[in-house]
Amino acid sequence: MFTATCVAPVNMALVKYWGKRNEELILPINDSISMTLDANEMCAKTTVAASESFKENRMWLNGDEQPFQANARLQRCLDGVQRLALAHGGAHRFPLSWKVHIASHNNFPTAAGLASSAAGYACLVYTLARLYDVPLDEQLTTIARQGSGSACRSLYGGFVQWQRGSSADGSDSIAVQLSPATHWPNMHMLILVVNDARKKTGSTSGMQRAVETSALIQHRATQVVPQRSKELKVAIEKRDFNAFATITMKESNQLHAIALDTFPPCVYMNDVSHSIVNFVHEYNEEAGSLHVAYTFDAGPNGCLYVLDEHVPHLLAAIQLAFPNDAQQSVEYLKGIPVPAVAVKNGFGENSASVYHINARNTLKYIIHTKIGEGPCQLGDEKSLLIDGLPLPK
Ligand SMILES: Nc1ncnc2c1ncn2[C@@H]1O[C@H](COP(=O)(O)OP(=O)(O)OP(=O)(O)O)[C@@H](O)[C@H]1O
Ligand SMILES: C[C@@](O)(CCOP(=O)(O)OP(=O)(O)O)CC(=O)O
Repeated sequence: MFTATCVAPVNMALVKYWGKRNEELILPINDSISMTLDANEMCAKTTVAASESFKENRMWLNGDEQPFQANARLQRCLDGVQRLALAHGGAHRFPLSWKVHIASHNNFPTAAGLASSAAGYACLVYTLARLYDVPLDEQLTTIARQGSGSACRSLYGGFVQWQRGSSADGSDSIAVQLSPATHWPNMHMLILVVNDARKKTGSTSGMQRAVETSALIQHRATQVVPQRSKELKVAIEKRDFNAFATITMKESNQLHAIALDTFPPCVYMNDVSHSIVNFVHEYNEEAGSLHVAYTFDAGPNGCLYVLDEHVPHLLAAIQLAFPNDAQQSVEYLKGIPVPAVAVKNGFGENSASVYHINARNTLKYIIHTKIGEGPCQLGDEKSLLIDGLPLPK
């Protein structure tokens, strides 16, 4: 039996991917740019084993077996990496016809609007590549893209661009690293997980409906995104947080404007999300410059970009504006520990407005994380499979 075990990170988009020009190959209508988050806080971990004795391909996600054959995206990732293995000379340790068993585990909630599909498919494709000795290059990103579009960006650390490409077969729709995590190492994120029981419209169907019905989406793809991508790349290059934050917040707002322009509309943000937006704008105003930027994906959770040095003050302000009965517990503030600071009157005596939102218990928990590296391989002792079967839950 041959095995490989790897971890892969989540990424959070700054310039958003929203809309496909080819549903099957997952080809986007515009470029997107993201920041990869540290896998120490949030990651997918995947083991793939190949053996002559396996009768069929099988997959377990968080301990539960998933239908393999019925999952076209899973199948396409396996086929894609095997095709690359063949193209790389075929000098393999074992025949490609051997079946595989795959076990994967996310250390954060799956399918809860926290980009588990991005980390999950990036991890799957990266682990398959290690097993079949396929190098990490742009071709591999075209395979991850076919698991979930945003997954191609999780194959690299730091800041990453997914170039839309123009060829019909998708061969030039690839992810490239813009700069490594070390370029802007004090870039941190607070993820405000919002209490929300409602079932969302998934990204896949939401963006499909947007392409079919939104009168604004093509204008966004052809006129707005190219300019913003160019400006964001300069902001990242210069570590210009002010420009970075402005573009990021406008991008988030435009994604949700397109979602509302979809017919019937897709409503992803809720009242708490909108309070987070108001909070950030008021907080920045009091700070006198942009200290924090929000972005929202296809759900109500607020992701706040903030430099490391501003995290303690920002968190204290959040605790005042969105107080929570559980806020002293480790279950409430997950991830990198934050030193406590006292914030009573914001940035000045007359600046208490931000802290009067007073939306008690509207956040479920907060994750503090930061910019991080791409996927990596672990030793066999970290395997999620024993004799080809998943570890007990
Ligand atoms: N570790 C993993 N390995 C393989 N597939 C995964 C993994 N984690 C998630 N997935 C796939 O992604 C699906 C969840 O994707 P979905 O888009 O619904 O949620 P999400 O990515 O967590 O949220 P969002 O896209 O809104 O940020 C799962 O049902 C599963 O098919
Ligand atoms: C709002 C987004 O997070 C949309 C992500 O969409 P997915 O990558 O989940 O969609 P599929 O390609 O259909 O799997 C924005 C982004 O990550 O760029």
